[in-house]
Amino acid sequence: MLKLCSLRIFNRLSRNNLVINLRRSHSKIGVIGVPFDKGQLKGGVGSGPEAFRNLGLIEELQGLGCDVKDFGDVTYEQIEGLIVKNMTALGHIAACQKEVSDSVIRIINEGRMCLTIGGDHSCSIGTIDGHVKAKGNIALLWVDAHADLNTNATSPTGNVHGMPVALLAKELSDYWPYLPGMDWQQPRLSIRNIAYIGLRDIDSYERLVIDKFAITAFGMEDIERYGIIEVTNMALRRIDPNNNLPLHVSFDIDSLDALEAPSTGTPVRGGLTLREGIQVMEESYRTQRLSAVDLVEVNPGLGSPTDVKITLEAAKHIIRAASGHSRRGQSPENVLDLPQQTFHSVSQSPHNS
Ligand SMILES: NC(=[NH2+])NCCC[C@H](N)C(=O)O
Ligand SMILES: [Mn+2]
Ligand SMILES: [Mn+2]
Repeated sequence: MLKLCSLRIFNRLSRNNLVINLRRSHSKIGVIGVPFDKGQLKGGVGSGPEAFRNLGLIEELQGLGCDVKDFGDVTYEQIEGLIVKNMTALGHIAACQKEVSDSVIRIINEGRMCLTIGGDHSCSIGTIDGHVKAKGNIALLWVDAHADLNTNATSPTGNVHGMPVALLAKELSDYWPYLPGMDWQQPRLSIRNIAYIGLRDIDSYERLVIDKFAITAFGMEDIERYGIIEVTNMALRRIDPNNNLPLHVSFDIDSLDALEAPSTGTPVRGGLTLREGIQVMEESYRTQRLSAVDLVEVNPGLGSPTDVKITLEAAKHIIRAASGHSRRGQSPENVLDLPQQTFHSVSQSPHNS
C-alpha cells in the first residue's frame, strides 16, 4: 500500500516535471571565440576556440535544441607603445578586449545569451564590460581557483589574467594608475554584485582586498561545509537579493580540480569536481536570468593528448549545463506520447514471437 501510494506521488511529480521540461528558456545563444593568450605567458591557450569548434561544440549545442549563432573569432590590431609598470602586453589587452566588449554588446542586444570561449581570463575584462554596457547592472559569479584581483601594484607576476576583477570593480578604481588605451573600460561593477566560488590559491594582497571590502567569497572549505548547491544559492542571493539582475558566470576551468581539467596554465589541486562545476551552472541556468558565460583558460597545448581530451570534455559539460541541458534528460519537443505501432497481423508482433 505504501509502495503504491509513493508510486502515485512520483508519477504526479514526474508529470509536473514534464511540463517544466518542455519549457525551454535560453535556447538563443551567441558564441564568440577569443583566441587570446597575452594575459599570461604560456602559449597554447589562444587555440581554445579552435579546439572547441573542432570538437563540434556548436553542432552539439544545436543538437540540444538551442538556436545557436556563431559570431566567429574576435580579431584585433595591437596598439603599439602602451607601457604600464608590471602590466604585461597592455597594447594587446586594450585592443583585443575593446573588440570583445563590442561583440558582447551586439550579441546581448540581439536577445541571445552570450557564450565566450577563451582564451585566458583577461577575456572577461571585455565580456563583463560589454555585458554591463548592454544591460545596465549585472550580478557576477566568478568561478575560479584564483581571485584574479591583483592590480599592477600588487601582482606577483604582472600577468593581466590575474587582474580582471580588480579592473572591473568600482571600489578599486583609486588603486589603479591611468591606463593608456583603456579609456573605453571604466570600472562599472560594484563589489556587492560579485561573488567567488572555488577559491584556493589567493595572493596576500588579494586576501586583503577580499577582507577589506567584504567580498562574497566561497572557498573550497565552504563547499565542503555547505555543499555546492547551497553555496551557489547563497552566492546568488548575496549578489542579487531581489532576483532581478542579469547573471554573468565567468568560469575559469582551473576552478575544477587539476585531475579533472589538467590542460590549463595555472592548475591547482583540491578543486571542484566536474559534477560540482555542472551543478554551479545548473543552478545558474535555473535562475532564468543567465545572460552571459565565459569559459576560459583551457590550454590545448599543455599536457598529453588524453589530458587535453579530458579538459575539453569537462569544459563541454559545463557549457552544456549553461545552455540548459538537464542531466534528467529531455522529452522530445511537442510530443506527449510514444509512437504508436500498428501491426498488420498478429503473427508480426514481436510480442507474439
Ligand atoms: N586566470 C588565472 N588563471 N589567473 C591566475 C593568477 C595567478 C596569480 N594570482 C597572478 O596574479 O598571476
Ligand atoms: Mn584561475
Ligand atoms: Mn581566472
